[in-house]
Amino acid sequence: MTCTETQTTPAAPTVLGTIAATRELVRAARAAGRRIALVPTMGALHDGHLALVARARELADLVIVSIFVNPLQFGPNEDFARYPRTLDADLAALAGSADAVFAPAVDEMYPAGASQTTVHAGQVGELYEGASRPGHFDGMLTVVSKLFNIVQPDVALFGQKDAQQAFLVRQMVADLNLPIEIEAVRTVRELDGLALSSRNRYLSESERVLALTLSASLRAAVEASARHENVAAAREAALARFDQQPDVRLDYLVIVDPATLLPLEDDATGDGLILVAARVGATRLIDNAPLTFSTTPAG
Ligand SMILES: Nc1ncnc2c1ncn2[C@@H]1O[C@H](COP(=O)(O)OP(=O)(O)OP(=O)(O)O)[C@@H](O)[C@H]1O
Ligand SMILES: CC(C)(CO)[C@@H](O)C(=O)[O-]
Ligand code: BAL
Repeated sequence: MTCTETQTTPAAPTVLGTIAATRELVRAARAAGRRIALVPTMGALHDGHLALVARARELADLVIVSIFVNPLQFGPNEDFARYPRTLDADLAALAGSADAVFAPAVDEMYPAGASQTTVHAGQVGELYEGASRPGHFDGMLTVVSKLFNIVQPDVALFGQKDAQQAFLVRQMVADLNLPIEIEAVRTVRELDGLALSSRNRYLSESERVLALTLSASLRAAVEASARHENVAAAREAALARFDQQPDVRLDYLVIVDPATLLPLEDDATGDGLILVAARVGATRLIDNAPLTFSTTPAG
């Protein structure tokens, strides 16, 4: 008897281009009592996205990844047209981890053109990313609501890299009583600290080095807070990294209360979150890190 080694190729996810086909898959899964997870993305997948998918696998029986570059969340001078669209590579990356990919065309999601009915992100939606990208969070929450209604997942996963987005999705789910658990997954980074982001592929080699200013500034603030320095000192430590790199154009740098996303007072104690956005060449990047402020040295 001969022994043949069988090589198993990971199963490619089912590709769904229409809302009807997605609803059909979801209906069958529900009928079989399966728990459904949704991972919303804009594609150009990297290991950060795959960490969300891996976590989804732990939480659900059916993992659906959506890939849709949502025009509603891009401003007129932003990168909607040039945003990377890499569906074949994305499907290969998801083989063996996602069960299905919902990748609709724009007119499948918005058959009548821009949606007349939209979700408004409220006060926090006007700050930071919302101040720099007016309308961005209304567009993001509108498409996320549509995806939630199409897939009706038990759980949806978002990256902590987009901390304000994750906050606003949780706020929407609470405000509108949506029966969906939201799970935030910590930021996946390169070894040198750069947060993985689809937009990193816009960076030249020298810009990639400059982009490290964002994570370095976060580290400086975290280290200051670990030395029991206050919010103002941690912010100064982070800002100093940008002073040393005039080629990196700071958009905002703020230390907020993670429970409200509003700026922390200079003498606040407890948990904080430092949020930063900056431009390197033509590329706009964001990052954030948790930190804790205490008045007494740890024993
Ligand atoms: N480095 C990362 N670690 C963990 N999650 C991430 C990371 N980068 C993105 N995500 C999450 O993946 C989801 C889809 O994000 P998206 O497709 O916009 O990718 P992105 O890398 O954030 O792209 P962009 O460069 O446009 O910001 C979001 O919930 C986002 O927070
Ligand atoms: C959540 C999302 C897929 C909505 O378009 C997008 O904002 C993103 O990729 O973070
Ligand atoms: N990653 C958040 C989606 C956006 O930048 O439009």
